[in-house]
Amino acid sequence: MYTKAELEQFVEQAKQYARYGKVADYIPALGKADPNDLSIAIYLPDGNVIDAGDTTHKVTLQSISKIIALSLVLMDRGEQEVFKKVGMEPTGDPFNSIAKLEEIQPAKPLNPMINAGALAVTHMIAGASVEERFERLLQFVRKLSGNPTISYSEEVAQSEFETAFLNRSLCYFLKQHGIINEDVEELMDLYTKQCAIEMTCIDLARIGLVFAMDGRDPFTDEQIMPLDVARICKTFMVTCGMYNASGEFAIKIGIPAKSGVSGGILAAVPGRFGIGIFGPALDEKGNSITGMKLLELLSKTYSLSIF
Ligand SMILES: NC(=O)CC[C@H](N)C(=O)O
Repeated sequence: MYTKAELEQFVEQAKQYARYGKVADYIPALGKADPNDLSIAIYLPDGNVIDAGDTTHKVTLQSISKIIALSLVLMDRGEQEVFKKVGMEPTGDPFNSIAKLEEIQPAKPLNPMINAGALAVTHMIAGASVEERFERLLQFVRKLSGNPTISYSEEVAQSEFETAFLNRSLCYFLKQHGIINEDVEELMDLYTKQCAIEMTCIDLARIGLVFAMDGRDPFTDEQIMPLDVARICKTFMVTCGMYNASGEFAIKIGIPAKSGVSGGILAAVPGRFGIGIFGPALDEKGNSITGMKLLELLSKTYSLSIF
């Protein structure tokens, strides 16, 4: 089960779909990615890692960071405070949509996985300054991945910071309605750095493993986040992790997962292992087209659906 040769074969099969996808270029620096790149790692609790593709390539977290920031903020503030500012329901809208903010009263983002909700979450990261808040998030990512060298891409952060007009609009909307009360440029600085944290698919898989193990690091035996926090995050992965494709993903693949427009996917097979994928060719909803194909092959072959 799970041999490298088999994974390599799945990667070759899934790569055929790259031609139907497109790399994200609304963040200009992401447009440089090669759509034919595809790598995967499966991290098992016994320390074994099975991988395929070029796993030295790094992926910026983008929306995958939303699940990590949410865990940290749930620990910083507690469930009650967090869910006063952000809801728990999927939207069925694209991740960057502003529409529901105006339709639903009070103007509270429907969930922490859409950009509006994620901005409200990043706003809640505790710390005296943007630098301190980012450093806390980075330390948390390093702990989750067991990799103290993880950092962020200044180029990608800068590129998004210079072009994120829609995210700025969401921030101003949230500020008007009292969901956030900090300087929008400061929040954008923190959010774009958060999204630009970069790592390999092996690091991603190891973070997935911590979620799969209910927040416990199987190598240090440390409970990095409370079981309830891991449970809430995995539930959001199922209901909103793949944006407005989460329903179809749950039916076809059935694994808690979170994607990012860089082409990364972090998945957690509860109680079993973590999966990290990097495949920058995206479908029209912003999910890695090759990555989803790869997960579908894995899920069907090994019956990984949680349902
Ligand atoms: N879907 C995503 O990965 C979006 C993240 C990206 N940084 C943005 O806010 O637009």
